[in-house]
Amino acid sequence: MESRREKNPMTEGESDGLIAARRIQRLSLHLSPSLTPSPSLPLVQTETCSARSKKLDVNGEALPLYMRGKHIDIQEKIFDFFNSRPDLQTPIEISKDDHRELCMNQLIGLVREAGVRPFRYVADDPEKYFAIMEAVGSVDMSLGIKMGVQYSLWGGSVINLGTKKHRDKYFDGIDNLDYTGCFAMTELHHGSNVQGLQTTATFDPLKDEFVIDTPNDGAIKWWIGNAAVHGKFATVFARLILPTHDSKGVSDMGVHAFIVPIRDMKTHQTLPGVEIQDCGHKVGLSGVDNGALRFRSVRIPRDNLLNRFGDVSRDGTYTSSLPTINKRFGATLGELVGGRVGLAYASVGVLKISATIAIRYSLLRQQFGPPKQPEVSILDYQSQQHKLMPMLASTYAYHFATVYLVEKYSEMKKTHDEQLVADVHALSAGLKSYVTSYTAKALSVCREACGGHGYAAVNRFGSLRNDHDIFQTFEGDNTVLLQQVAADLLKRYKEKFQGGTLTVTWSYLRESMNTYLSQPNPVTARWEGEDHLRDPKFQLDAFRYRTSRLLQNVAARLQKHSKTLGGFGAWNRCLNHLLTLAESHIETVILAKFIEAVKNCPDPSAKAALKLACDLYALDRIWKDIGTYRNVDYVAPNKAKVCFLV
Ligand SMILES: Cc1cc2nc3c(=O)[nH]c(=O)nc-3n(C[C@H](O)[C@H](O)[C@H](O)COP(=O)(O)OP(=O)(O)OC[C@H]3O[C@@H](n4cnc5c(N)ncnc54)[C@H](O)[C@@H]3O)c2cc1C
Repeated sequence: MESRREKNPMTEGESDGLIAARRIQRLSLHLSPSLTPSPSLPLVQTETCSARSKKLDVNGEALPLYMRGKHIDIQEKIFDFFNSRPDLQTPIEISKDDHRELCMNQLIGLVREAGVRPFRYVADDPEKYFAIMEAVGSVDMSLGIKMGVQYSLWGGSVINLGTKKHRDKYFDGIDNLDYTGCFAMTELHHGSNVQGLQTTATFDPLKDEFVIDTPNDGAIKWWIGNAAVHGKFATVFARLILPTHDSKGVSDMGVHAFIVPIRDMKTHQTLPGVEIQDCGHKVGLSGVDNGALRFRSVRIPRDNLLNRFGDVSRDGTYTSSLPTINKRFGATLGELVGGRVGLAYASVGVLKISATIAIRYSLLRQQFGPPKQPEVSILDYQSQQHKLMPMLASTYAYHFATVYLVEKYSEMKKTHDEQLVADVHALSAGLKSYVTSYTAKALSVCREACGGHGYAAVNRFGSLRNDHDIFQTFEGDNTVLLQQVAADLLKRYKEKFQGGTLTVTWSYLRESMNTYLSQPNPVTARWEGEDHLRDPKFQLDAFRYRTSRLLQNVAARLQKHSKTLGGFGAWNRCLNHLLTLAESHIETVILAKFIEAVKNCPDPSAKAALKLACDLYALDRIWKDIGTYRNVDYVAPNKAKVCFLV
């Protein structure tokens, strides 16, 4: 799907059919060099590296079917709709204001004309919702994010943090876009530290209303998507303030969520007491209207408290099934992980697009060659392969890992199982941060791998890079989220020694901790046969060993430092170690899911192709961290060398 309308200098002058045929032929030659190229296609046939690799005849239908599974139809419907509507495709040159309008019209077109209703799947079929998001994001990432704000953040907060009365009142309007809305959590002074929010919602028992206030400039809601132009409502996160029963003081019940109308339903004018400013030009996502919100004694009915985890009765009494502010806060944030799951999934979508563009171009582009012979494809250069092939393998790896995350998330929404909630929370934090950081770097590698033509706006790396960059920050800053993964691992590690149980994703720790406690085996450390290196058991053991070692060491360091520095200081002293631990754990989960996906693939040729990609992912990761493995003699020098060569 090419939504950016402009001629592509990489392929100018060629028909789409010819370009496609050339690509397929070149790809086939790389896989099976015995094929002769068609004389009608201008193709140079010096395939230096491919000639020495093993050839696979991959079933071109079975592999995509296995990857995209049951959601191909809805994704194709979305692509067909936008392909049939050039007026809804985003041009290269577009002003901020026009892009915002276009983005709203794209969303309206999707919902009201194409009849795709994402909100219906947010709660009941999240797998389908995320497939829609991936497809929509590939049309224009601004549209993907606009859709996410409307349905996952604004809509998701209403149905997940509210109760039946909220669902009954708001569902249809959110679904059909009559009730456009925002998710107003972040403030100027507090983004990551949500518990530090300062906006207040004070209960007025005389009028049975909450009064929403922005107490100072630092409490202005900032960066709020859909606020600058289109939103009619906002879910506002504010401290719930209740008068004490003797009416002499107040109690701060912590952060809660409230539905606050911000614009008139008919005139679209800003409502009294609400001030809205535009956050202005951004580095990317210019189709999303981010704004700032200030509240001056804005009154809302008591019913507008999203009261699933805490409620206020007519006389001002607070009730909750959860005993503490921290537990209520945890439950509230726990319900919002859907946004994070969506970002991880969408980020893999961006990686798929950019890796595909870079690899296809590298097959076609020719530079230099042996004397008096045709120039070679740039993908034949070892350096180009090292840039792009581990990336391709990682793309497959992250695809299967995020599919797994979405499955677990869907299961969690159905069962509300407590352990699963904790699992999904940590897994979504880890995968969101790991994958979005990887994709952000990969986008630069892809641009560079395509040379000067990679810099042409029409070839998309610029917009993809700018639009995607913020994925590393919103829905939780990556560095902050990785710490949550590390904290979760440490908690489970402690529980393990107290005889607690480990949930599925973490159960490997039990076994590998025991392995870790014994020294690495000096014999297997030297094994370098291909069968051994490609054995999933060796690969997974290596990943698990590294995570267990990091966990054991950082736990000991934290204990030591906390005696002198206190908990906060000790954590900060070990911060980089903790981040490495979290990444190592996430890589372990990713590899385990990839191995499982290879095993379950029904088509033999697709399975063989995936196995190659899986081996490349595993060995590349081991090689990248070879210092760690060498330091403890887990891998002997001869084996380290072979890991690199394989
Ligand atoms: C385009 C865009 C759209 C957005 N949309 C919305 C929206 O619709 N609704 C909404 O509520 N919010 C939205 N946000 C806000 C976004 O969620 C926050 O920017 C994000 O949560 C990070 O908070 P912050 O900006 O305050 O960063 P900070 O928390 O100030 O982080 C700054 C730096 O400090 C580091 N840091 C912070 N704490 C720690 C720590 N404990 N340990 C180590 N390092 C740390 C971070 O790693 C980061 O590098 C949006 C932001 C943008 C840019």
